[in-house]
Amino acid sequence: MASAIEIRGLTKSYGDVTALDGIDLDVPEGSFFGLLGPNGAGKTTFINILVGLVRKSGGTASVFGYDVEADYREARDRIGLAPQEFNVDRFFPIREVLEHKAGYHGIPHDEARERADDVLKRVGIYDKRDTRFDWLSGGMKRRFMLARALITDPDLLILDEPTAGVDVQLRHELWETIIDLNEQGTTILLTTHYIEEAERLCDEVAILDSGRVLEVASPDELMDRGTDDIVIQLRDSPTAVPDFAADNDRVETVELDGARLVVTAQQGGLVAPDVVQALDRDGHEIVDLEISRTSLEEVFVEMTRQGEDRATAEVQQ
Ligand SMILES: Nc1ncnc2c1ncn2[C@@H]1O[C@H](COP(=O)(O)OP(=O)(O)OP(=O)(O)O)[C@@H](O)[C@H]1O
Repeated sequence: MASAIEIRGLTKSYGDVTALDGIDLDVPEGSFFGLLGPNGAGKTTFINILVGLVRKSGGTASVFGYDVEADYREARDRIGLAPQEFNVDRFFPIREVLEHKAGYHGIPHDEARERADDVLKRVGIYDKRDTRFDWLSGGMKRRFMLARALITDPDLLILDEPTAGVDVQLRHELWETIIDLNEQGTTILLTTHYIEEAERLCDEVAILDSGRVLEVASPDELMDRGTDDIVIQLRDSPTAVPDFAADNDRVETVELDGARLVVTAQQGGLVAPDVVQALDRDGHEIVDLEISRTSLEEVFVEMTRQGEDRATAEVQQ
């Protein structure tokens, strides 16, 4: 599949600070791609390079085959950006703000009005079209940021923390709008601190830490790397249970506390049937069984913590 974003050896330094330390990344066309990383990982720098707000120090970055610096105009016209900050002209009615934005991208006035109305309806704030940005509620402001990103009908939509500080209801509404866009073919690059958001929406995520890409994988693949707890409630309180770990490489620990048995294993869903069979063979009756999967959040925290350890070790060398 062609790449919407192709990055090779991308670096960026601000004085002594290395914000991006040689990044290679391909975001496939049509995908819903997440960029996750702790504060200061380099996500905003990465996005700002794509949209021409920051000049890279080295390497290459292209969007739909256009170099973000040499072919700035062609690359930029394909991107819609909803940034974290509300960098909006506050003194004009929001419909006018959208018309100006469209005009800046070369869209004729009549069409600009039509598009403005269309995107305002799409994000559900058309009835606020004559209101100034300042007078919108926090949630409406977030909706407006999405509308503004959509006004040029972009092939690549970049969403930097699109649901920061919005309530659960609106978060779900925004998700629906974004999923809809992706289903219609728009490539989405999403940064978020809500890991659940990435888990729900993204086909693939890149974990960025200290300016490096630690991993690119689907949320499911990442979660499979963590361990799951198989929690079993037994009718009796045995003094011993079968040695599950000896029979199955995926099993890491077994804890028995009265009638409660916890088997910690990789891919718990695959291990649970063997555990149940072994218990059954030994004559133990199971009252309840529950598998609690590792969350993407736990895997993420673990990976970025290892990144910190590596960085500390490098500094000490
Ligand atoms: N204009 C700048 N001048 C100097 N240093 C900067 C500048 N912009 C970013 N940095 C530094 O570059 C590093 C990466 O910052 P960046 O904002 O890209 O991270 P981030 O992943 O977007 O973080 P957050 O999740 O907090 O938004 C940080 O160490 C930051 O302090």
